[in-house]
Amino acid sequence: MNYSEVIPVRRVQAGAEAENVLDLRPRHAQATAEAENILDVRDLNVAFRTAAGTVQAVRDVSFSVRRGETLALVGETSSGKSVTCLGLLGLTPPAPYCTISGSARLGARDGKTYELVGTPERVMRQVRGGAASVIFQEPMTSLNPVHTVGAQICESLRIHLGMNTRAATDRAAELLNQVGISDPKRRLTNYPHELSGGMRQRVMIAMAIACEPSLLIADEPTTALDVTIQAQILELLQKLQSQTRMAMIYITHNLGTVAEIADRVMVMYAGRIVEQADVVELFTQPRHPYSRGLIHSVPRLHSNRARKTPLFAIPGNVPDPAAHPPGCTFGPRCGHFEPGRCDAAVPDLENAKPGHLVRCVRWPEIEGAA
Ligand SMILES: Nc1ncnc2c1ncn2[C@@H]1O[C@H](COP(=O)(O)OP(=O)(O)OP(=O)(O)O)[C@@H](O)[C@H]1O
Repeated sequence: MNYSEVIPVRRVQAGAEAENVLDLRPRHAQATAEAENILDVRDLNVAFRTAAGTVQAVRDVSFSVRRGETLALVGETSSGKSVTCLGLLGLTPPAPYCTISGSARLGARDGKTYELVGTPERVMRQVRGGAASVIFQEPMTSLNPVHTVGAQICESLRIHLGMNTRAATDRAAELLNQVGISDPKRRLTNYPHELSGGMRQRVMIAMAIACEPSLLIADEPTTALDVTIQAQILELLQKLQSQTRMAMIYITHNLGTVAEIADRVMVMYAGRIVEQADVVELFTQPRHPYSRGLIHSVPRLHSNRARKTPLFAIPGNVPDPAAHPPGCTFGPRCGHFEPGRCDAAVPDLENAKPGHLVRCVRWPEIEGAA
């Protein structure tokens, strides 16, 4: 199968009809070639203590993100994408309800380096909204409904940059202008409920970039928006990223969005990385059966309808994190499962080629057969 054909990406161009295309341009090739790592994560593990026992949500996750680069995190629900990022930002419950181990070094613009794992909350409060920012799916849950958007943006500028009220208000208006909100001075006096969903997400983005973070984490930021607004928000994030050269981690279920925005992709399953590669490489030569299944699951507008083929779905469900099967956790759902081999031990994450990691003992045979 030519995997690159199956991703319908809606690229909305001014004056042109929306079309389903796979847009896999090497967007930041120049940036990534020259850039240093902004975030280096090594052996990250996150476990929750629950009434039903320990839930090991993230297991031995290692990755890095370079300046100006977008790393997309994909995988079915419960694969550990959000917990990986919440753990990095110290937004998981405190010990003993949640334990985090490993290391994560973040480089800030002022040359400082922060270790994010095991760092006191007092320091993490400086990091969040300073060197690293996050935007979530539903801005209404992140914005405070009883304060104007101006007050909320200004608070961040005062805390992190020590600005006085007047300077913070001017900068807040500039930021709203930068994220495409017209009449920014008036909008500063609005409460969140007075803005549309798209505008609220723009306000969240303005707050997130206010202190020029070196890393922005976007956790499904367009899922709650309609498609034209989604396209505008993606475009805005790309524009801001090329202006500020921040590194970005983008969490999504939408492979069309990944094709549009990512430089590299990390596929997670049951808390582990199962594949990691450059975006073009991942879509054209996915090596893990799970990545292949995810890409195959994307509805194909033309061929599914014309050939009346049923939509493909990966059989079965993500395993209960408290009761993983032995060996490869994807084994029970995998069409290539080989007893005695796939269930013997958790496969290593190995280099299929430079920059392309895969966690499957059978990938060379599967690729040869395909
Ligand atoms: N506070 C918590 N206490 C216990 N378990 C949790 C907690 N937060 C997350 N988990 C568990 O951690 C696992 C990973 O969750 P996570 O939210 O990272 O998944 P995800 O890949 O982001 O899924 P989705 O795409 O649905 O957001 C899940 O099994 C989830 O139930």
